[in-house]
Amino acid sequence: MASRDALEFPESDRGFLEPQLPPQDGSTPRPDMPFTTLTFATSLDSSLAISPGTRTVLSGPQSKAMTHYLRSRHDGILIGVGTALADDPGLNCRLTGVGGYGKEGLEGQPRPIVIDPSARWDFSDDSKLFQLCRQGRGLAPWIVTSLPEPPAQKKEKLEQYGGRFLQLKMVTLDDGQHRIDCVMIEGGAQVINSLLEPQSMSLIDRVIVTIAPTWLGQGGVVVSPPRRFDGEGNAISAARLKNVRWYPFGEDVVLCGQVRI
Ligand SMILES: NC(=O)C1=CN([C@@H]2O[C@H](COP(=O)(O)OP(=O)(O)OC[C@H]3O[C@@H](n4cnc5c(N)ncnc54)[C@H](O)[C@@H]3O)[C@@H](O)[C@H]2O)C=CC1
Ligand SMILES: Nc1nc(O)c(N)c(N[C@@H]2O[C@H](COP(=O)(O)O)[C@@H](O)[C@H]2O)n1
Repeated sequence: MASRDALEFPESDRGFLEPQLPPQDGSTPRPDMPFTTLTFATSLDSSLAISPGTRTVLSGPQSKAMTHYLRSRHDGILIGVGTALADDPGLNCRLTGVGGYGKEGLEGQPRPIVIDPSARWDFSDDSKLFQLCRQGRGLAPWIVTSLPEPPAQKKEKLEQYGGRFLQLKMVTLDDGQHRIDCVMIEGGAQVINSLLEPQSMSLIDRVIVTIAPTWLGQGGVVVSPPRRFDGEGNAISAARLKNVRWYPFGEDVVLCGQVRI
């Protein structure tokens, strides 16, 4: 039986997204690299959240359901530790019909991946992610850290739930059993801004942004990559999309495109 908090994303709304999604045969555009989707919800003034350290609802019900459909079509969801600390997120897929939401097992549930170079995230059994694991509604996270020896207690807790620490830059396991072919990067701002820098933007295969009809005002957590300059020192745009498509979803609009390299 589907649970009360399950979301619906109608079949009729799925077609437009298909050309933007990772191929279902597991093929990837670059060898040994996952298909990468950068996706987030923003205000009209480019804020992800109303102030640092807070969680802000921007997506309406339809675009939220779209995000959960995207989650069902990716193997992993990546966030920075700032987002883990601010949001205590679930990072599972709550669409009717995926594992834990009307279906046995965890099929369709993405692997949460948290970039936490110095193991700052002080997770516990009460963290939303681990509650969902206990309820059979989500996978335990992989935490990417640069520490050679992550704190023993955190490691034990994480492994108790089936999660693990990965050394920085390791997103594919040696045994190949937990290969990630496609990853959905949700944020936050530091992660997105760094990916939109010239040296990283070629790693992004698709950008899917939900734009909510609101201005959050000054002091928000802003997506705005570092300034770029041409050879004569004139400011130029930091990044631009090509092959752009727009789709209205309730009061929100969803923008899909590819970064112009
Ligand atoms: N509206 C939306 O769709 C979303 C909103 N958010 C919001 O964003 C805010 C969090 O954003 P931020 O504070 O910017 O934190 P963040 O989630 O970007 O995490 C920042 C941390 O991640 C690590 N990190 C980031 N980029 C890295 C890189 N290139 N290499 C290695 N490590 C890196 C660093 O440890 C850094 O301190 C929260 O308020 C959250 O609610 C987060 C995700 C989506
Ligand atoms: N698509 C979208 N719309 C919003 O309005 C948001 N605030 C976010 N935030 C992202 O979703 C994570 C929360 O996920 P759960 O609902 O807890 O599963 C949050 O951490 C951000 O990554 N996204």
